Amino acid sequence: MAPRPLIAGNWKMHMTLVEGAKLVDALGMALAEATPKPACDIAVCPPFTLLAPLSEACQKYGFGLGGQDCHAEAKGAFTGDVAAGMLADIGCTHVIVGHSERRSLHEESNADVKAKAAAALAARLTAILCVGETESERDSGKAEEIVVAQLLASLPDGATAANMVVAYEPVWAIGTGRTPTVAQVAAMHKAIRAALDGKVGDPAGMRILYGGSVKPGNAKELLSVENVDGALVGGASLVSADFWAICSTCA
Ligand SMILES: O=C(CO)COP(=O)(O)O
Repeated sequence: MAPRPLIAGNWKMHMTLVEGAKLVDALGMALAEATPKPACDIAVCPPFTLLAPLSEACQKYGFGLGGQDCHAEAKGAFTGDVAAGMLADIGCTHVIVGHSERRSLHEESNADVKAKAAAALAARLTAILCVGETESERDSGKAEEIVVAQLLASLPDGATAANMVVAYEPVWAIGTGRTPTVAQVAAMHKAIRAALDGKVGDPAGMRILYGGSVKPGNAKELLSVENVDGALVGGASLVSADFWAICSTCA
């Protein structure tokens, strides 16, 4: 049986406290009024500053709450960093690790991502482990090989369907309005699923999200692809009606 989808919003470096609270409340109201309820789990990943203040509302509405990054160490002299345990302490359920913006702008290696994912698991958070190819890698015709290698090098020990989610985000599709074809998404998710076999607990049950320019207009098509078990949504997660419309495509 396919896993229950997860629709997660990555707010990136957006939203004030007032805006974020309004957005979560709007989603909570939409969920309360919906009949039937969308057949998916919903999570939001606001910036660090909003995690604690939004924690209670997310819990009330049954939304997951995720950080966008964490440090690999549990504590120490790491000015500006936040430990996975600190996220768990204020009510987070998830943390994104290895987002391409962290990999490129902060030069995070697969080894760094693996250590962060391991820290997330140790803190009993669900790690949302991101992988994806660049445009030139896609053009090389080796996208699947490259993404699978990235995944295997970033995979922490002890990952299972219960504590980890993979997010496939082609770098060239992020914030560009461009998406891979259904055939490209299907081939990549199939390759990721195959690569998980023997490497994680319950590989068939591990959710593999698609991310990169997911919008209300293309969500249904992308989410209906085999082995696509949800979405990691950037820009469209900042507008409650759009994010809700994406969640609502899960019937
Ligand atoms: O990076 C993303 C989610 O993590 C995708 O961003 P967009 O949905 O804005 O393309």
